[in-house]
Amino acid sequence: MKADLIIKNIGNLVTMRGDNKPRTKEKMRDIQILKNAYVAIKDGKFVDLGEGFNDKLVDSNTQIHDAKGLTVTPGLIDAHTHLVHGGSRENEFALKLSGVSYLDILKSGGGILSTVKATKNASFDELYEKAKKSLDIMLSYGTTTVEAKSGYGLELDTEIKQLKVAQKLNQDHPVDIVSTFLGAHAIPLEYKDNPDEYVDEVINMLPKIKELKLAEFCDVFCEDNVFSVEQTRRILNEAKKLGFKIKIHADEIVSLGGAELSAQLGAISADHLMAASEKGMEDMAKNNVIANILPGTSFNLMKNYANARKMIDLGVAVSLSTDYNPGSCPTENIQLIMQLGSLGLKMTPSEVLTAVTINAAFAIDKADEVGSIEVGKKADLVIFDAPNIDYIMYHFGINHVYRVYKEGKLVVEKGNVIY
Ligand SMILES: N=CN[C@@H](CCC(=O)O)C(=O)O
Ligand SMILES: [Zn+2]
Repeated sequence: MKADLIIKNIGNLVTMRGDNKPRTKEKMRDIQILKNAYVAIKDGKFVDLGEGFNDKLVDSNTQIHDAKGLTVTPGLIDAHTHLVHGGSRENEFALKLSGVSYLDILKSGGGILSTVKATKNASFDELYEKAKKSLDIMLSYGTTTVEAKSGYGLELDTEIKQLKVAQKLNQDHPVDIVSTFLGAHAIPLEYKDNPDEYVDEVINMLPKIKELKLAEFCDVFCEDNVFSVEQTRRILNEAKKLGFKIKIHADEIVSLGGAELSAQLGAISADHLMAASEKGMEDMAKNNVIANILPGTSFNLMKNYANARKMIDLGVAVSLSTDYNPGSCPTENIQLIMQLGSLGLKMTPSEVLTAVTINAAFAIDKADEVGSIEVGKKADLVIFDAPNIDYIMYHFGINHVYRVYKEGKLVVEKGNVIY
């Protein structure tokens, strides 16, 4: 067998090889770096890797690229985004700076509800073009797989429109997209006095989303004055019966018990967790729920950071994601999130890399395909213009990407998308 492409002269090859399960405790720091290494790729997958070079895989058709002694990681995975939406919310920026809270803006009909209006008013093509632009930015920062939620329709047609945009982008764009149905993202104003009726409505939407094969996951924003723990449980139990995998926006602002619920329901991940209780974290550790922490949201809402150190000590597998959305975290930049992972959450660079690769792959149930550089997985990788991994977190606020390869194809060169 001969390779289509060999990337040689890799100064540090961060492979993330290891057990086929989410990494916890010290395993989050064991990222398996090879020095002066190469990777070989055929048909979009890794077929070999190691130190030095492997002549036996080369014939006249094999391309050889030089990584110039730089640092290579698996393609980064953003396991929590609200990729597809209409409009933007800079009109709320001054309010936020003057101290008006995120939940108060939502209560007064702004926040998520104002993006719902903009998303309903946008055409399929407008949503597609806007989300595509964001995906290009994500890719230019090294993200090769994203999760994308609906949740700005709050009625069937617009939820379907959002999910179909994500589906088409998954076909057209190099970045892979995993979709999540988030019909329970806010209570529409017309259901304000009868929120349980909207819960029934979401439950009615589930079989249609399933039938159309538009989402693998179902998620709920479990929060004070949004969906209660009991409402969240009702929706997610119905979703589970239909075969959806489960995620929860849990304990973001108020400590409601979302972390505990995620453990009871066997969620794949609980996300946010800035206000999670210690008992909730222990329950997550026991039930193998991944803590998908979103430090960009803490930064942008000017709130506290989740207690990542405690979670890692308790044996919770931690992943990190952008939460890209027009309100609480308007950034596509996963490297900024990695830097906040260190500077805000006090995670080491090795833990951060685990959190945006293999653990993020488990958080979207795609660890068989992506998240590490191992034979048989998709050849998704990033060459960082950095001499070592610490440098990526240390030199913050810039794009360190030199090149990105998606399934063996060069798609970003010197930070610019070229697919
Ligand atoms: N907190 C709930 N949902 C999003 C924010 C959505 C928005 O504000 O538009 C989040 O994960 O932060
Ligand atoms: Zn979110």
